[in-house]
Amino acid sequence: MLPTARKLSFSEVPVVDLAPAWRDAAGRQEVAQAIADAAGTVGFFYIKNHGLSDEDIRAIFQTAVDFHSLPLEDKMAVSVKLNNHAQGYLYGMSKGNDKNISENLQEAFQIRRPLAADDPGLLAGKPLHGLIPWPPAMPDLEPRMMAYYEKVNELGYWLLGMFEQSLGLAADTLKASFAKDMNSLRLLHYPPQRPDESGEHLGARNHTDTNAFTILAQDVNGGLEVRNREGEWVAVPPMAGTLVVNVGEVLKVWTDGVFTSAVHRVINRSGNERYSIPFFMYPSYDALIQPLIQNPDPANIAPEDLPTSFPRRPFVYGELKSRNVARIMPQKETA
Ligand SMILES: O=C(O)CCC(=O)C(=O)O
Ligand SMILES: [Fe+2]
Repeated sequence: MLPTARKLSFSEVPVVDLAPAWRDAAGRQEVAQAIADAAGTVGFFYIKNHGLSDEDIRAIFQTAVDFHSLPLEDKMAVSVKLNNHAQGYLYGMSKGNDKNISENLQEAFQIRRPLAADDPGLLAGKPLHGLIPWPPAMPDLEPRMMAYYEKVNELGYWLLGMFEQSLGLAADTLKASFAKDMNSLRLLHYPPQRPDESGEHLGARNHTDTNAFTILAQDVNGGLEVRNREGEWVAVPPMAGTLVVNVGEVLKVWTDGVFTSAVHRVINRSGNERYSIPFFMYPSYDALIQPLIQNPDPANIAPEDLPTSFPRRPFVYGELKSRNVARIMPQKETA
């Protein structure tokens, strides 16, 4: 049988209304405090009044449906297996070189911030640097995806400023690590799972996100679950008019574990095809990531034993990130 999750009311994953923050300085401080509370206790929260329109979100879901409806051979023509920078089509039932994890059922089309043709990292063949393999079979994928990317990227930078304020850091302290960000957008598709499956393969296996934070749009089908500190799986059901924000490993390290990079997974029990659109705030390859504050309560830290866990000591972001990508995602085999 597939594992089950305790069904809890929306209030279990807090909702942060961003409206006061757009209004004035006092409203901004109130929202920053609500974000700190949510990031410190749950690591996941819904945001409402986030500024993206219903039409923006409807359009990107349609783009995801249109891409994933292409014939498999058209998707495989831009497979992540054809490059070593984890961009393009991530086929279903895939994983990287980690022997201890199971394949994910999800399939995706994934990109990072486009690089200029004369980008030095690109020309030098730096890890995680490559041109996006846009599929010839869908010429309008690039404009449709980039239209959403630009809007959600702007929201991402605005939220980064809110995280700075929530930690009492000077403006642009965290932003300095994003001078050449590797922000990323994925169009995800999850086939339905039958209740009598063993659960060896999930839509998305237990993981934490290896970025600063994620902004997720999910459809009406549900399936995202977050593990709380008691080890129970708590559903993060779809809620109209909201996006989901979750803390990743980088914010965990910056805060020495005060903010929780919560373990989560996806099991699509809905009987329907599920789509979701996560946007990831990834620092620059060369950013030095290290704790910026000291955790006053070091015993109160979520488990850090996953292939996606990052250590709470200084590291060059891209070096750990590229190793992590090789563990979790297939890439071109090099001799
Ligand atoms: O599809 C979802 O709801 C979550 C996706 C996710 O966790 C991820 O891509 O890191
Ligand atoms: Fe995730």
